[in-house]
Amino acid sequence: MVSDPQNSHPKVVSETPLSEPVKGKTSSRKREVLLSRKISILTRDGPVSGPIESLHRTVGMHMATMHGLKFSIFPQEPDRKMLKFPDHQVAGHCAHDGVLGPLVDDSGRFYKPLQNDSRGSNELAFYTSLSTDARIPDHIRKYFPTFYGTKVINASDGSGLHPHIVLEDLVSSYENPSITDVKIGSRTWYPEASEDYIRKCLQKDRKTSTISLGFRISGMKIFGSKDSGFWKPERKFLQNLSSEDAKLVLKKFVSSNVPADNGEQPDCSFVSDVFGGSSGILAQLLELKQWFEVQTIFHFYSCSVLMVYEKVPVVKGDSSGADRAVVKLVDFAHVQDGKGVIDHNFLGGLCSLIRFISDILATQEDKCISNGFLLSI
Ligand SMILES: Nc1ncnc2c1ncn2[C@@H]1O[C@H](COP(=O)(O)OP(=O)(O)OP(=O)(O)O)[C@@H](O)[C@H]1O
Ligand SMILES: O=P(O)(O)O[C@@H]1[C@H](O)[C@H](O)[C@@H](OP(=O)(O)O)[C@H](OP(=O)(O)O)[C@H]1O
Repeated sequence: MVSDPQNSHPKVVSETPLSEPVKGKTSSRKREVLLSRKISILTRDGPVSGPIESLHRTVGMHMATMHGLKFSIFPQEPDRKMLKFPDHQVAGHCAHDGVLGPLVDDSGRFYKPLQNDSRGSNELAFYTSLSTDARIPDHIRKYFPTFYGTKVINASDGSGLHPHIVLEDLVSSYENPSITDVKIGSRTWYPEASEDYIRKCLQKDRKTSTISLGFRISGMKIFGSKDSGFWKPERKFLQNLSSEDAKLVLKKFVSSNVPADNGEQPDCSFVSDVFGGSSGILAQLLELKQWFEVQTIFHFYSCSVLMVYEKVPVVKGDSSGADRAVVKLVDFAHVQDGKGVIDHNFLGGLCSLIRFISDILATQEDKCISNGFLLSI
C-alpha cells in the first residue's frame, strides 16, 4: 500500500485486481466479481482499506464501507461538473481555491467536509442518531437539515477525494435569501474539552457577545434590491457587537434600507412578515424553546440557529415569503450527550435571542399603533 505524507487528504490509492475478467459476463456475475474487489484509501490518519460493497463503473459510482461508514465514491469528472461553492454561505469554513469547505450540487444537497478529528465523527454520529432517535418529536425534526449520509467526493481544495456529510441544502429553493447564523450559548466550550481548546473558545467568547448576550452573530447576508445586491457585514464587525449593535443588526436583517451605513435607521419594513405571525421566526424559536425546556438528550455546544427568508415574495404581498421565513439548527461538531440534564447553556442563549427578536417586534408594533393614532386625529 502507498503512503504519501505530502498529501494528507483521503484519496483512493489502490484497488485489488479483478479475480476474473468481467467482459461478456452476465450482469449478476459481473456484479459479484466487482464486489470481490478491495479498495485502499489514504486518509490523514493513514491508509485504510475495505471491501467495495457495490461498484457501478458504467454509471460512474461505487460504494464502499470503511471503518463501519458507508461512502459513495464518485470519480473526478462528474463531480467537477455538478458541484460548486455555495453562493449563500454566511459563516464557518468557506471553500475557495485551495481551501477545504462545503460544496453544493444542483439537486439541493449541501456537502460538508468531514473534519478528520473528533469534530467530524461527532457531527456524523449526531446526524446518524438524530435520524433514528424516536425521542425527537416530529415537529422538532423539521428544525434540522435532512441528512443523506456520507459521500466521498473531490474536496474543494483540489486535494482529491474526501468524505463529506451530505445534507439538505437549506437555501437551494431561495432566489435571493437573506440569512443570518447566530451561534447560541454563553459558552462555546464543554467541560471535557482540552485546556487549549477551552482557552481558545473562552478568548473568542469574551471578545464577542457570546458571554454578555448568550449568543453571537457569526454571519449575515441581507438582500437589498436587484440594484444594490447583498449586504454582507465583515466578520470582524459582527464579532464586536454590543447589545445595542446586535439589536441594530437584527433590525437591519428585516429592513429594506439595508446597506444603510449612512446613519439612516433601519426601516424594519419586513419585521412583522418575517419575525411575527403564527409561523414566523419568533413562533419557530418559541417552539424550539419549548423543546429545549424539556429535552435532556443532547447538549448543543457551539451550534447555530440559521434564520432564512426571501424578500421578494413578501414585497409582492405574497404570503409565501413570510411562510418561507425559517429557523434551522446547524453545526453539530461539538454536541455532547445530555446525560439527563437540561441544556441550560443553549436554552439560556435561545431565550436571550428570543428576547431581542420580541423587543424588535414589539417596538415596531408600538410604532404602528402610534402612527395609526396620529393619523386618526
Ligand atoms: N445544510 C446547510 N444548507 C445550507 N447552508 C448551510 C448548511 N449548513 C451550513 N450552512 C452554511 O454554512 C455555514 C457554516 O456552517 P457550519 O457552522 O456547519 O460550518 P463549520 O465550518 O463547522 O463552522 P465553524 O467554523 O463555525 O465551526 C452556515 O452559517 C450556513 O451559511
Ligand atoms: O471550534 P472549532 O470546531 O475548532 O471551530 C471554530 C468554532 O466554530 C468557532 O466558533 C469559529 O469562530 P466563529 O464563531 O467566529 O466563526 C471558528 O472559526 P475561525 O477558525 O474562523 O475563527 C472555528 O474554527
